[in-house]
Amino acid sequence: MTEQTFNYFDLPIGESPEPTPVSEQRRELARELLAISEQLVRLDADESALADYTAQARALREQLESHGHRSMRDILGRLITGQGSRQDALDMAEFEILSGPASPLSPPMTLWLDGDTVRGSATFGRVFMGPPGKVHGGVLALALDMLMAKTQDFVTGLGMTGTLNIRYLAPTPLNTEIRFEARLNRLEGRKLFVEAKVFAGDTQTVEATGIWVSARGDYRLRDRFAHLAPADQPA
Ligand SMILES: CCCCCCCCCC(=O)SCCNC(=O)CCNC(=O)[C@H](O)C(C)(C)COP(=O)(O)OP(=O)(O)OC[C@H]1O[C@@H](n2cnc3c(N)ncnc32)[C@H](O)[C@@H]1OP(=O)(O)O
Repeated sequence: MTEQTFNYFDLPIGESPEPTPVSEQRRELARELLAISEQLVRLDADESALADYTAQARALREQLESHGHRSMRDILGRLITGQGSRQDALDMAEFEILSGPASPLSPPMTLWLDGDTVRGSATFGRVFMGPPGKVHGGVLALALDMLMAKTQDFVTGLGMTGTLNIRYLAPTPLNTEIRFEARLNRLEGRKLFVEAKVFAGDTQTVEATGIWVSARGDYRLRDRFAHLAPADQPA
């Protein structure tokens, strides 16, 4: 059977392909590291116990350093020509901050398309705290950036966040499932106008609008999302 190949410009934003055995293990390692970070917050251990943990952590880091890293330049080179392997595609997606399941900096937040809406879900632990018991506003801004960028799955073209406006309506609780949704408002040349909401239970805690700017060329709706064009704006 021939191996599936992956093209950078067709990779869904914030979603990973089916994990390889290596990726499964990377994810487990990341979950352990995040769990360790959660334990460290206000850990009530004495100085000698902490010194022991530090030595163990240093030994683990030194072991990890002996492996090196897969080259981003080579991975991108293969993906941009449509010759990326599944591991290459995984390497691009699974270390994203907040959404990448192999990143210890991720709850992880899951992102998916639901018809014309981008949806997200995450439960933030104490390492993501801002006000006591609540999620840090900057973390929510990052989560919204990841979520809203995924509206680029509706279009051809890929760009960076140009503008992000956020209004915090109510505190967002830790250790609670938080739901996110984003919709594409309109396209205007190289600009994509996006809006988003954050919910804790039935309470909307954040609203946001943003503009993404395509790196090259105008954004165009992909054929299967042509219905997203307003009546007065051709796809
Ligand atoms: C391509 C790689 C994709 C990678 C995806 C991963 C991204 C992960 C999420 C991020 O962390 S993104 C990082 C945070 N964002 C940045 O660092 C962006 C920094 N800003 C820039 O690099 C440039 O300012 C930018 C590319 C956004 C625009 O520069 P350009 O020189 O290409 O645009 P230009 O000035 O020609 O303007 C093109 C249009 O966009 C508009 N525009 C420019 N900057 C804007 C802005 N910041 N916000 C809103 N609109 C903006 C501008 O008015 C104009 O509109 P009109 O065509 O109607 O005249």
